[in-house]
Amino acid sequence: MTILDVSGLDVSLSGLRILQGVSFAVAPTGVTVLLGRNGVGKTTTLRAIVGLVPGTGAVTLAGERILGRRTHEIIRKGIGYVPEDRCVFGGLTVAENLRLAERGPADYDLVFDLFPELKKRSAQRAGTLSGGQQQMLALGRVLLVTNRLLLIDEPTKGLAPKVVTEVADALGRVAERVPVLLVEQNLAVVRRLAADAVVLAAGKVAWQGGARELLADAELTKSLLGVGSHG
Ligand SMILES: Nc1ncnc2c1ncn2[C@@H]1O[C@H](COP(=O)(O)OP(=O)(O)OP(=O)(O)O)[C@@H](O)[C@H]1O
Repeated sequence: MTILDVSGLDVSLSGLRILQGVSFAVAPTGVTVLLGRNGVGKTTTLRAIVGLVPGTGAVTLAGERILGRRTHEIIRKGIGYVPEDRCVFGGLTVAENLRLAERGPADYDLVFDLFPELKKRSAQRAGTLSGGQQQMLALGRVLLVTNRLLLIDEPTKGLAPKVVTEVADALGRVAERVPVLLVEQNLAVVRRLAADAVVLAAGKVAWQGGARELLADAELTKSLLGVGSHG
C-alpha cells in the first residue's frame, strides 16, 4: 500500500525537460527520502506534486488523481508542503503565521506539544526567529491541520549542527503521525529518519530501495550522490 504514487511524471520549464518520466511511490508511514545531486529535479518534483509547476503523467494521493488540479485543491486534499525557503511571513507574529494556516479544526495542542518554543514565542515576529525556529514554525503550520502526507524540502539546509539535530528530532516525531516525503542532503539525517529512498539523476529515478541499504553501500552512495555515506 502507498499514500502517493508518482508515475511517468514529466516537467518542462523554459523549454528544458527537467523531469523525464519520474516514477516512485511513497509508503503510508514514516519517511521516504528523495535524494540526488544539486539540480537533478528534487524541488521540481515536490512542486509538480502540489501543482506549482505543470506536469504530465500521473500523480495519485491515496488512489485519487491530483496531477492537473489547482494547488489549493491539492493542498485541501491533505498535502502539507514546506518549501525550502520556509515561507514564513516575517512581518507577522508566530501566532499570526499559525492562524493563517488554519483550515478547519486546528490542533494547537499538538503543535505546541511538539514545538513548545512556538508557544513561548507566540508574540514574536517570525522574521526575528532563528533559522531553526523558522523551520519549526513552517512545520507547525502544516501540523496544525490534519494532513495525509507532508512534503518537506531541505529542512536542515543552512542550519548549525546542533539545530540540525533539533529539527531532525522534530521531524522524527512528526513522521510518527503522518508520512513524509523529504528532500534532504544531510546523510546523517537521512540515516536517522528515512526508511525508503528514491534517488534522482538528470531528471530520472536512478535508484530506489531501502535508505539503509543505500547508505551501507559507500560506492553506490558515492556514484549516485557524489559524496561518501560516512562523510
Ligand atoms: N522555472 C524554471 N525555469 C527553468 N529552469 C528551472 C526552473 N526551475 C528549476 N529549473 C531547473 O531545473 C533543474 C532542477 O531544479 P530543482 O530545483 O528541482 O533541483 P534540485 O534537485 O532540487 O536541486 P538542489 O539540490 O540544488 O536544490 C535545475 O537545473 C534548475 O536550474
